[in-house]
Amino acid sequence: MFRSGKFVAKRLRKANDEPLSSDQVQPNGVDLTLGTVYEQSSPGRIDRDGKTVGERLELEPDDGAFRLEPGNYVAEYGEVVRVPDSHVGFVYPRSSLMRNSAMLHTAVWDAGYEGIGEGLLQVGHEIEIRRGARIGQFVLAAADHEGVYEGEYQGERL
Ligand SMILES: O=c1ccn([C@H]2C[C@H](O)[C@@H](COP(=O)(O)OP(=O)(O)OP(=O)(O)O)O2)c(=O)[nH]1
Repeated sequence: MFRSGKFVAKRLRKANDEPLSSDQVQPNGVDLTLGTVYEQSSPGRIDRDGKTVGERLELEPDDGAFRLEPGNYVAEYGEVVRVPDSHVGFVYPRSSLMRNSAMLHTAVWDAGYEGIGEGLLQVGHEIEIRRGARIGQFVLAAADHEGVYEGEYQGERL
């Protein structure tokens, strides 16, 4: 069962400590905003027993907005997410992003994770996205699990 936006809102806070804005809280989840955009600049590596994330360049917004050419980017969210026990999280793109030929991809947000996470932002047509603009929606579903997330991304950017 997916939780309500009101439930999710209690597990999220802005990275800059401002309160969540009321337009972020949706019926079924909470909209995540764009914090920072990175472009990967060196290869990553996925081994059988480990992984390395490639180097990346942080893009500078122009007058507060990122003007992105078609390509793949890493979006850092503007919120701290905490996934409570007995839940799992996912992110869906804001439909207006998708309608503008861009897509936000998610992996699984594990129970116990807390941090400022990131997503893959795929841009199919030039787009302008303002820092702080809502780009996707975080949802929480009730889930069984054994153990909680204790990997290297735990507490990232906190
Ligand atoms: O789109 C996503 C999905 C997940 N996460 C966060 C929450 C999640 O709990 C954590 C780790 O995700 P995952 O377990 O998929 O990463 P991994 O590559 O398997 O890392 P580890 O080896 O630490 O488990 O990253 C994100 O920031 N973005």
